[in-house]
Amino acid sequence: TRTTRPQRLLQAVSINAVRGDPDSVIKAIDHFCKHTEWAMNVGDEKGAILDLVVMETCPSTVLELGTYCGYSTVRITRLLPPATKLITVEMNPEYAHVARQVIQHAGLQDKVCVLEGESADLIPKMANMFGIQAFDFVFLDHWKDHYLPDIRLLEDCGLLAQGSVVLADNVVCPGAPDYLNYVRYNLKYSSRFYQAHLEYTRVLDGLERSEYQGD
Ligand SMILES: O=c1[nH]cnc2c(O)cc(-c3ccc(F)cc3)c(-c3ccc(F)cc3)c12
Ligand SMILES: [Mg+2]
Repeated sequence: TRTTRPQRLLQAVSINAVRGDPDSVIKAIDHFCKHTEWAMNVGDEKGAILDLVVMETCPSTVLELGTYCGYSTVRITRLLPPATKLITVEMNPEYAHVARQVIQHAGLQDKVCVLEGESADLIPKMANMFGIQAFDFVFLDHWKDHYLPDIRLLEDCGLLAQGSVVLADNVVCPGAPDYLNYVRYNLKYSSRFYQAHLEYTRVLDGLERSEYQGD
């Protein structure tokens, strides 16, 4: 049977990236998506903005919703100091399986926990599962219709603290209007937009950075 797109992306990583070198994994995926087959990774342009926001946040605890093939997982985790942990949630088992192999190829498996399941089911269990209070940094990159319910669930579970940064992908394409309305006009957040383009295209897109102001 034919391979899937994530399997073809993983093969490009295993052939072209140096084991244990996260930057070569990132470059191999971007090259594959630019020259062979488009895939919904955050990509190099928005990825550079993601890098900057992660570096200025210096997070100790990180949550990513939407792993896909692990591209942004590798981008974020390569910037984290040794003691930090990144939890990434993926509802599609096949994507999760590919992501674990991409993350392992980058040599970052000891800093990442890939959780399979629905974010709405897993978020309420995280405090107990990992013994954490709040997330310093959250990257929303799963399904646009889940952005708003999931950020409200994170609030309700006490998983956001003053200064927590939530960065959302695709707020223009395909767009998350209800989410944008919430974080931009709710005093609990200080929000700003980063104009960019849909990964590997000239289509307009962008990231929204929203900092939780505390309860
Ligand atoms: O779903 C996404 N999750 C996380 N990031 C995504 C992303 O960065 C890009 C896209 C995207 C795909 C095709 C297109 F023409 C425009 C945008 C999607 C997406 C949107 C609707 C879909 F039906 C399936 C995929 C996602
Ligand atoms: Mg995305």
